Amino acid sequence: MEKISLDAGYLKNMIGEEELFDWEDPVEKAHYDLHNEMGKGNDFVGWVNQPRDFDMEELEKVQETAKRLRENTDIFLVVGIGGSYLGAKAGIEMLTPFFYNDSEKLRGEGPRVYFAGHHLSGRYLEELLQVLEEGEVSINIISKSGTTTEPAVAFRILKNYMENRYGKKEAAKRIVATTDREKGALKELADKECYETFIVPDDIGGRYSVLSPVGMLPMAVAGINVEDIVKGAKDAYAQLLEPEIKKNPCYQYSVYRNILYGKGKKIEILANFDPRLTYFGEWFKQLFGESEGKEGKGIFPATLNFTTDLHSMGQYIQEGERTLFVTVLRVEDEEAETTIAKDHKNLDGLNYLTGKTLGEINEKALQGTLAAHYEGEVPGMILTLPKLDAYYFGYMVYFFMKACGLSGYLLGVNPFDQPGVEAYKKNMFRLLGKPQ
Ligand SMILES: O=P(O)(O)OC[C@H]1O[C@](O)(CO)[C@@H](O)[C@@H]1O
Repeated sequence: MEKISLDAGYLKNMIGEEELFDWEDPVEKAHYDLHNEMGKGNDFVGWVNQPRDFDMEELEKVQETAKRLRENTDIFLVVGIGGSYLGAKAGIEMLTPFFYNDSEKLRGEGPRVYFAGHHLSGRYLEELLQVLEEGEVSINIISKSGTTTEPAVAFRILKNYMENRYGKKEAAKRIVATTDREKGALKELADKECYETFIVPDDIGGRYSVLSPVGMLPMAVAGINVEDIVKGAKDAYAQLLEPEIKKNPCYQYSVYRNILYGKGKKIEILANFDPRLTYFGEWFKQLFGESEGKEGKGIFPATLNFTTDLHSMGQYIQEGERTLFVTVLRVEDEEAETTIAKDHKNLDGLNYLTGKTLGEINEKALQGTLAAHYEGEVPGMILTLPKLDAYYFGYMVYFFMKACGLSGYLLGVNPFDQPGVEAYKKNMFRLLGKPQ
């Protein structure tokens, strides 16, 4: 299988080649710390060796449950927030057809898949409850702590709905809980109601949990080949094991980010030219935002969808504050063949594109954009994926998690905690009168 490759050509006017190698010692140390559980937050690095030691027995159980749910479900609900839903959402958006939920033909045997518990919109839930009437429903509630307000509130409403509709016993068969091995309100509730449960490993935090049942069960229910995801992650693990920067594109990416940060580039835009990657960007934002944004430090991770956002944010990127750099996710083969046909009247003036695929036009847009940004002092990197499939999803997920863990260590923070997230919760609970 072809690897994901990194092209740093659009960094040349900002970073000299030798600068990368000034980071050899810190990278070696960060690599050692990650792999030997010696760094900050070392009780949450279970994801580092997860692909190598992958629990295939558990994956089989995930696949069996997914098969059972696919057989009796028209509408599958994934209830969770942050790391408890973004990985599955990213995978499903990337790997199922664009119009999966709208088209029976494209969906095949699979259920429609919707998400809930990732915000506090009452209107959303009310409309969702109406949609649920259109078919047989199953739910996967995912919360490691089991106490996060947004999914807990949504689940209380949805559990009521399920019990009223199916009765307690049948509802319990249609609800699967993914949560902590032994503690938390959801674990207690799941045990009491006899829900089938899957475990979020103790040593893996939410945003690093895609390869656990947190991500794998919803993706398997959506018909995605989760074994291929594991294969991709395993290959990424093996190929990104090299501590030497020169041999490891993942570490090169981490180091370049930190060099750029040191030169005043405080915002990273993860840009894609393929809308299948939109939610991968959301997953990336959480991964890097919660991992690095602390102690008054950290690159602000943003994402944009090109070429769409070139028509809204393109102006800012080209001529606004010079604090940005762009990392482009480039898909080599979008596997679509439609070409532009010749039009004899040529009223739209597009005959110069005759015979070209949209992919070819998109590629020129990508190269043209990066060159323009470079001239506008917005450095860029290109990460090329041969194509978008389950294998490369697994590969990419591991690539970015490793890049993030390493980058956090290079920055000197604990990339595995998120103490700042508690601040809004404390205020909200006080305002709502939650008992201590
Ligand atoms: O799985 P849980 O415990 O509901 O947490 C969901 C998300 O909320 C956070 O804890 C932030 O509040 C994230 O780190 C996490 O991914």
